Amino acid sequence: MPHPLTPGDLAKSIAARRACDYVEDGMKVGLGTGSTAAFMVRHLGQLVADGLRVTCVPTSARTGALARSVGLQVVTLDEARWLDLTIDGADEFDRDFNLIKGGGGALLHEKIVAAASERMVVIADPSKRVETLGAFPLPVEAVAFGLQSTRAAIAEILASADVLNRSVTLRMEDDAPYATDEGNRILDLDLGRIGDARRLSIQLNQIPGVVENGLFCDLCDIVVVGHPDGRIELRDLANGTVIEERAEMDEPDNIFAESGD
Ligand SMILES: O=C(CO)[C@H](O)[C@H](O)COP(=O)(O)O
Repeated sequence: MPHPLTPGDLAKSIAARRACDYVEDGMKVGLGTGSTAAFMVRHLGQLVADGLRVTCVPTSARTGALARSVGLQVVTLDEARWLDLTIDGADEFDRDFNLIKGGGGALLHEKIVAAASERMVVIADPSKRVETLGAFPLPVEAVAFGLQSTRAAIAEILASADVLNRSVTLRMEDDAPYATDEGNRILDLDLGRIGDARRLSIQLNQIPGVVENGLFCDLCDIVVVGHPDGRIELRDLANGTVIEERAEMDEPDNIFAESGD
């Protein structure tokens, strides 16, 4: 049943639709995970129904199922080998386009897909913009084997890291530890503020039990921010430009949605 979008979802939908303008006929496109990315997947489905040809690599089983349901051609990253573009959401982005991702638990595949892409476009509502990363808990994907040792090693790194808080929580779902698409665990690090994201990312990834962390440094090229009043900001890291536009507010998808993610 179509329902009116909340202001937050309207902002996400506006950013998602505008980001699809970067998709050209014949492109290989990485599809992100999360509620903002779901708006993008649905819109891409409409564009494909209107004749656009794209090959898509989803970053999660959830996004893959949605992509197939809206008629997108889905292949694995190994089949695609490289991608022209990835469009994904984020939990936070800073002025240098460093990101925290993984709120939806898909950070590992999201980072692999982003790294295999010529360009990464992040779609966001204004609440995702921060001065300094870290208010959102940093997700760290870790193997289940030896998880307590991995936690202890993370705590040791945090003890001397430039952060405000140092609590580590095992992510749960339905009273059981959350399992990623790779069957791993997620540890959420409440840090408050991350002084040196690049350094922390390297340190965390040196722990044997850590598979990947949700700090995305030097991966994002463009940020598209949608606002509930229809404003759109296009921020391009390469040339430092910020372009402001207005969305067509009478577009049905900018007012109604079937559902979020
Ligand atoms: O990293 C992610 C999933 O792993 C998402 O992109 C991030 O959590 C943002 O999600 P949403 O668009 O629902 O706010």
